[in-house]
Amino acid sequence: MKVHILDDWYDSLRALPSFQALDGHDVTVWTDRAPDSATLAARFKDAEAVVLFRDRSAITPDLAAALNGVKLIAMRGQHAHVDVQALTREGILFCSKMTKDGPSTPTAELTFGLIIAALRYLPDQIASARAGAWQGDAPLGRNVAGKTLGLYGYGGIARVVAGFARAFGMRVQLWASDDSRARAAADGETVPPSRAEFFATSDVVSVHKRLTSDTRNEITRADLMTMMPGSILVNTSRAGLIEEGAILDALNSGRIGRAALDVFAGEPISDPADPLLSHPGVIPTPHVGFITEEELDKQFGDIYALVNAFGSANPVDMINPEVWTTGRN
Ligand SMILES: NC(=O)C1=CN([C@@H]2O[C@H](COP(=O)(O)OP(=O)(O)OC[C@H]3O[C@@H](n4cnc5c(N)ncnc54)[C@H](OP(=O)(O)O)[C@@H]3O)[C@@H](O)[C@H]2O)C=CC1
Ligand SMILES: O=C(O)C(=O)CO
Repeated sequence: MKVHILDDWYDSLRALPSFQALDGHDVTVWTDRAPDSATLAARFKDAEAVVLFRDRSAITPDLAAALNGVKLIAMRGQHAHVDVQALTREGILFCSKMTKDGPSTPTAELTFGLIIAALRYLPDQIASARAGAWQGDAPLGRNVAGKTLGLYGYGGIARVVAGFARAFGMRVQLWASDDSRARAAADGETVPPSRAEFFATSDVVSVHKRLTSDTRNEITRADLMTMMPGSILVNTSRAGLIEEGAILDALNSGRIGRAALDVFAGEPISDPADPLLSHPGVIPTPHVGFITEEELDKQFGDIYALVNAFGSANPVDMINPEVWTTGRN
């Protein structure tokens, strides 16, 4: 098959064992980011299968209608950028491997690394050592043990982070939807009596929700302004969960001390002067929560297997609905 892969591709993915599964296919990799629909339509004139690396290039109804030869679009993770109904109308099978079978552990590991980096001011310490100032004027770090971690959301990643936090001697509390709070309380988790108290009593707030039209801007400027002075905000979920501009305001007012962010509005950002990316109170990573050799080999191995099955069998028979989303956003 003619297979096209796009969005945020790392060339090192070719060296992973999973890539061999595509031997025998005619594979084209596009390394630019989020091209427009007209470019994509021209590009996919001959494509039969398209692999999306992550939620970047929007698949609009117009683009879906222009994808004459495409039979399969496969990806992993969130797919709010794909009009699945339009693809279905055009007879194109869309499959997304769901996050719940996915990268909870590596993303939780990065989250916890960011928590430690923020509490111990690691970027400041590294800069100080590199500048020849040795300990210099970098701020004093703070203990991880004994701090209260507030998890916002009670899904797969939040639960793994909770386990890491407890192993480090942190106290864990959480805030989430009504249903999740009830589930968490039944599981013996600490749930403060109000949202305001959650924000006001967490030394670190770490965000772990999905971004949907209902959850966009769910964390408001007022929430951040309720946080403890000098506290830490970590977001490895999606930037759109937090009101735009609120993080900068909270940092500039000293309300929060550090924001450790793996996700940004308008990412990928190539302007080093971007106000959030370049702010001294921000510890940025370029959306790499789930980017590890092992994780990508597993995730892409499944996608390539799906591409192969599509060429040889009735793919619908091999799609496990516990693992793949095929028809809804
Ligand atoms: N940085 C990275 O590289 C990665 C980031 N992520 C992101 O991390 C976040 C958390 O992921 P993960 O823990 O796996 O997510 P889950 O699927 O476990 O869901 C997390 C929370 O999102 C809410 N949620 C779940 N399903 C829905 C739905 N259908 N509609 C609306 N809200 C829903 C719930 O919130 P509540 O508890 O309040 O009910 C749930 O607890 C996501 O935004 C994900 O995209 C994931 C992997 C890698
Ligand atoms: O799976 C996700 O939600 C990710 O952030 C990776 O793109």
